[in-house]
Amino acid sequence: MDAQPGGKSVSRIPLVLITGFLGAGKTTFLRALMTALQARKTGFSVVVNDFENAEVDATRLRSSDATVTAINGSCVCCSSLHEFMAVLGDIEVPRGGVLLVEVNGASDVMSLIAAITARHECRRFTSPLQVTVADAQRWQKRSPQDELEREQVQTATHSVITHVEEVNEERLAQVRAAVKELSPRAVECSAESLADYLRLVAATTRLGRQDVPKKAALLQPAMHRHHHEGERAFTSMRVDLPFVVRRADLEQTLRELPEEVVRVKGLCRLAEIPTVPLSFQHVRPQAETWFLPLLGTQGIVPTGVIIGVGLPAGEISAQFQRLPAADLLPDYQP
Ligand SMILES: Nc1nc2c(ncn2[C@@H]2O[C@H](COP(=O)(O)OP(=O)(O)OP(=O)(O)O)[C@@H](O)[C@H]2O)c(=O)[nH]1
Repeated sequence: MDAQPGGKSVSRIPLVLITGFLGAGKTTFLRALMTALQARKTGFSVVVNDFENAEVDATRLRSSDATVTAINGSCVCCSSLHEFMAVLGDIEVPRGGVLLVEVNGASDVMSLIAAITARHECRRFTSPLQVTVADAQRWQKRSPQDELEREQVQTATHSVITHVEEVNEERLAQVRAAVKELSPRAVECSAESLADYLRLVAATTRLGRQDVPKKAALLQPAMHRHHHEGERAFTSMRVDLPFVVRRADLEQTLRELPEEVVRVKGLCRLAEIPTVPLSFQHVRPQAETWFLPLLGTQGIVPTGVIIGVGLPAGEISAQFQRLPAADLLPDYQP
């Protein structure tokens, strides 16, 4: 629940992204999750984006009572982003319910999370929870797309391993260990345990409570630093930046962010070249920051979108509040 100007407050709708490589078992898991939520009387709506198959998937899923919306365009992280945002802006979700989104298996999940976190249309949702579905048999045998498959796991709050009956115990242990290494805070879950967690998150969000209750903590990603206990599992947060900053100050703030941060994307103006708005990306573990000029763009709102799991939101906000604003050159007119 967030305070609004004038003292009003709004509750946010939990948003779940179901991700994983092509054919990993996302739709199968989504169907099991829908059944498990129905059994718990937790309402939901569904969005599917699966190349040309979206309508096929949607038709299969519509046998339930839920609203199922198909996005047919190629990919919600790029060419269909606009349509996806419009759907997120309009879709009706039952009161006290959740929104489930099956993301196309070729998506750049981090870009999608960054877009959801930054966009106005998504303010009525929580920062996403991300379930990653990994096929134990085919995991990392997808060259040249192994890197994309690994990246889809990095920001996961929950993981599901499929096709377990097709592999031996040694292979299964290897895949589990690889997923854990890429996303140490993700909790391996079943449709049933995730539905239990979502029911609690939806209930607390509806009641406007800030913290997930103790029972849900058992299903939360493990937080290995004491003061992070109780931080939610969500994958991202947004911060405002000063209108102009010095490059060295911004880079230092980014480097000093906590280890839960996987990537930061944003828009800024640097004191060194204040006339050219820039987009920036900070990538871990290299801790490198790249800046790209946004030519032909003037009116940016300097913002950072922080991506990671179990982000200590208070600590991160405080770090950005300490980032000094730089003076504009006296003759500069924004
Ligand atoms: N043996 C086995 N088959 C599975 C499992 N999960 C899914 N499948 C099958 O794998 C095929 C693909 O599953 P889907 O759930 O459609 O996978 P998807 O990730 O949604 O696929 P795309 O939408 O094409 O990316 C289907 O035939 C499923 O029945 C599993 O755990 N074990």
